[in-house]
Amino acid sequence: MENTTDFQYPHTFILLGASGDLAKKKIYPTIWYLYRDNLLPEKTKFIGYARTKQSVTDIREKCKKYIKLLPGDEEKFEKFWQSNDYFSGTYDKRVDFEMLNQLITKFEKGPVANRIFYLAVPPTVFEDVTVNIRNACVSIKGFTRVIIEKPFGRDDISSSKLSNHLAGLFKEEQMYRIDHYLGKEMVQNLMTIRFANQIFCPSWNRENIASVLISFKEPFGTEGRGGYFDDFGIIRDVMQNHLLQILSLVAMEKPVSLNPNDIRDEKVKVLRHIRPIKQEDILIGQYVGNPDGQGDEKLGYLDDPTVPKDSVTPTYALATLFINNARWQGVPFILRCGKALNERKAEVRVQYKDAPGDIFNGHAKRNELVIRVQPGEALYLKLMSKSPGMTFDLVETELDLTYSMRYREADVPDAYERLILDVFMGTQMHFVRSDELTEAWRIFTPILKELEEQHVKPVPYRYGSRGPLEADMKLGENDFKYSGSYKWKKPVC
Ligand SMILES: NC(=O)C1=CN([C@@H]2O[C@H](COP(=O)(O)OP(=O)(O)OC[C@H]3O[C@@H](n4cnc5c(N)ncnc54)[C@H](OP(=O)(O)O)[C@@H]3O)[C@@H](O)[C@H]2O)C=CC1
Ligand SMILES: O=C1O[C@H](COP(=O)(O)O)[C@@H](O)[C@H](O)[C@H]1O
Repeated sequence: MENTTDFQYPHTFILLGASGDLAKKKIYPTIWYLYRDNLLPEKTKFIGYARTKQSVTDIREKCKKYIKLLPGDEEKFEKFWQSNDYFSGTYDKRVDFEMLNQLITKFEKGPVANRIFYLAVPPTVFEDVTVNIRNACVSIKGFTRVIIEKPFGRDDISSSKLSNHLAGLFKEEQMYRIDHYLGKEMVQNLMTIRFANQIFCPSWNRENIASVLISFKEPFGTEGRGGYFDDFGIIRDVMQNHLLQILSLVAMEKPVSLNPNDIRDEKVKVLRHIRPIKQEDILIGQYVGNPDGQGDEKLGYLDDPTVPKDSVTPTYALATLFINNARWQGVPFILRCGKALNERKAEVRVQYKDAPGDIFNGHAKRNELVIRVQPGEALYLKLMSKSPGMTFDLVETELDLTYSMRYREADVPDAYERLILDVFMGTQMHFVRSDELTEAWRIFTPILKELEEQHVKPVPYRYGSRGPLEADMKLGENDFKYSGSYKWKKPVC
C-alpha cells in the first residue's frame, strides 16, 4: 500500500542507528523541531533502534547539548520524549526486527498506519538492515518509506550493486536518498531564480555566460573523522554529490512541471551531457599545518592519528566540467571544495562575459550573479553603474537581496527539517533518484580510480589558507576573471 499519505493516520518514525553521532547531533534535534512546530502528523510515534542497551532517558541526555529548547517549550518537550521509545537489537537477525515490528504494531490503531525508516547506520550493516526491514517490518496497512544517507557506494560498481540491492527490496518511490544540500534554502531557490524570472531565462547560456564557479569551503579539518574521510576523500565527500547536485540545478533545462520526476528527468539529462573528468581538468590538494596558527590549525591532515602517514587522499579539489549540449558547450563549470580553509562558504558564481564593443576604455567589469548558500543566504548581482554625481566614471555595484535584511521575520528551516518533512508528505523532489547516482558515478569514477592507482600526490596548502595557489591559476585558465577591485559596502540599517 503506497498511497496513504494523510496526516490523520498514525505514523511511526523508526530511527535505525539511534545510538550514533548523526542521530544525536542531527536527527533527534530535527524531529523535535518538527514536533515542536506541529508540522508532523499528530499521531506520530518515534522509535529508536540500535545495538546499544540504553533507554529513552539516555538518548535524551546524549542529545541535550544539540537541542535548542526555547523558554515555554518545556511541557511540549516532555510530551515529545513520551512519544519516543527505544528498542535494542542486532542489525543482522531477523528475529530482532520481528520484535521491532511487534513494538511498532502496538501503536498502530485503525485501518491505516504508515512507517518511515531512517537509516543512520554505517554502510557495513546497510544490506542486513534493509533486508530485515523488508522481511519483518514493512507496513501492511499503509506506506513504508526508507530514508538513506550517503555514502551511496564509493564508485560506479559499488553504487550500482547498492542500487540493485535496494531495487530488489523497495520501489523507487519508497526510497528517499538524502543529499542534505538539496534541503538548503538557496539550493531550493535555484529553480525559482532561473525559471520564474524572464530576465535570466534568455541569458542563461553559452552566448552570455563565461563560466560558472560552484564552491564549498570549510574552516576546519577532518577533526577525528580522518578514518572515514581517508577512505573517501573530498571528491566523494562533497564534490560528487553536493556540488554536482547544485550544478545539475544550475544547468538543467526547464522541467515540464514541478512534478519531482519531471525535475529529476532534467537533472539526469544534463548530467548525461558531461563526459568523465580527465586528469588535466582536476587539481587536488591536502592541507598541512600552519606553524603560525592556533590549536588544530598547527596540524596537517597527515598529523591526524587515524590517517596513514603516506596518505594521498585529497582534502581539496577543483575540477572543471563541460556540458556538451547546445546551451552550454564550451562553458567551464568549475567545482571547488576543501577543508581547513580560511572560511565557511558555499556559493554559486555565474560569471557573465565581458560586454562587447567596449566604449569605457576597459573599465567595465563582468556581471556576476552570486547565489550564496551559506553562511547568510543571499543573492546579489554585480553590475556596473555610473558613479553618482558630476563624474561620468564607472562604479562596480550590486543589486543585493540579503535574506537577513529583506526577510527579517523569516525563519529559514534547517535542511534536515525540510527533507524529513518531505518524506512524511511523500514528495521526492529534493531526493536523489538512482539514475542521477549512476550518472554522477559515471562522471567521477574514472578520475577517482586514476588518482588512486597512480598514487597522485596532492598539492600541499596551509591550514587556514584559501587553498593551493595553483587553484587561482586554474580559475583564470577556465575563463573565471577575478579583478580584486569589487568592494562591498554593508548597508547601514
Ligand atoms: N548581500 C551580501 O551580504 C553581500 C555581501 N557581499 C560580501 O562582500 C564581500 C565581497 O564580495 P564578493 O562577491 O565575494 O567579491 P569578490 O568578487 O571580490 O570576491 C571575493 C572573493 O574572491 C576570491 N578571491 C580572492 N582572491 C582571488 C584570486 N586571486 N582569484 C580568484 N578569486 C579570488 C575569494 O574567495 P575564494 O577564497 O572563495 O576564492 C574572495 O572571498 C564578500 O564577503 C561578500 O559576502 C557582497 C555583496 C552582497
Ligand atoms: O556531507 C557533508 O557535509 C558537511 C557540510 O555540511 P554543511 O551543511 O555544514 O555545509 C561536511 O562537513 C561533511 O564532510 C560532508 O560529509
